[in-house]
Amino acid sequence: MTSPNPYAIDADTLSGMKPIRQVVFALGSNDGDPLSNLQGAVAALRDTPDVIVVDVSSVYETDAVGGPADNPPFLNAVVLAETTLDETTLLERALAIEDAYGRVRREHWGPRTLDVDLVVVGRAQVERPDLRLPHPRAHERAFVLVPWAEVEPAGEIPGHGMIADLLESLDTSGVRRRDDLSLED
Ligand SMILES: Nc1ncnc2c1ncn2[C@@H]1O[C@H](COP(=O)(O)OP(=O)(O)OP(=O)(O)O)[C@@H](O)[C@H]1O
Ligand SMILES: Nc1nc2c(c(=O)[nH]1)N=C(CO)CN2
Repeated sequence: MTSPNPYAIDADTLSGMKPIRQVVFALGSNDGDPLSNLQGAVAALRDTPDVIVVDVSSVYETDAVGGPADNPPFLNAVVLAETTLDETTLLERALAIEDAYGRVRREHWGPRTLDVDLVVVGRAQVERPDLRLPHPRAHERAFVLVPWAEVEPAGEIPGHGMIADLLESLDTSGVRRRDDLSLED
């Protein structure tokens, strides 16, 4: 007779375990002190229980897409993380981090102190009034895909394809890596 496996997980424990999924956050700021805003956002994500930050891209200075003609350039970056949190909790956390940095919602696509978008959460496909996943515009945004490709060259947007392929048909000339800036302490 074999003795019981001391490492065995019983069925109740197993059914209560939440899956670990990858989450990609896109950060952007073009108002106030953009570098400090992005640094604060990364620190806040690192401080989030049940979110493990796996990688942070370089900082990119990017020409503003849309918005008023005099919309200043943005600083953008991407954070890769792993999490057991569900997408609603992740959205709440992203919005709370935006609020903590004093974001004031003004003009559509106008200057903002901090934008924290959920780009993908695992392979989740969500169409709700308050949350769409994958982010509905990420696949056409060089300011998201260039930093993401830096930290995850094999990244994919479910329903849209590999980010490397998406980048081939995008103009990336308005996205400049700023190696003199860093989001790490
Ligand atoms: N994937 C997502 N990530 C973050 N917010 C989302 C997402 N899908 C829907 N939203 C909703 O979008 C709202 C944010 O709208 P907001 O005015 O910040 O858009 P924006 O950042 O100006 O533009 P864009 O959505 O094109 O980046 C949030 O309150 C949230 O409910
Ligand atoms: N370069 C750049 N342009 C934008 C950005 C952004 O983060 N970077 N965000 C927008 C709305 O979220 C609209 N336009």
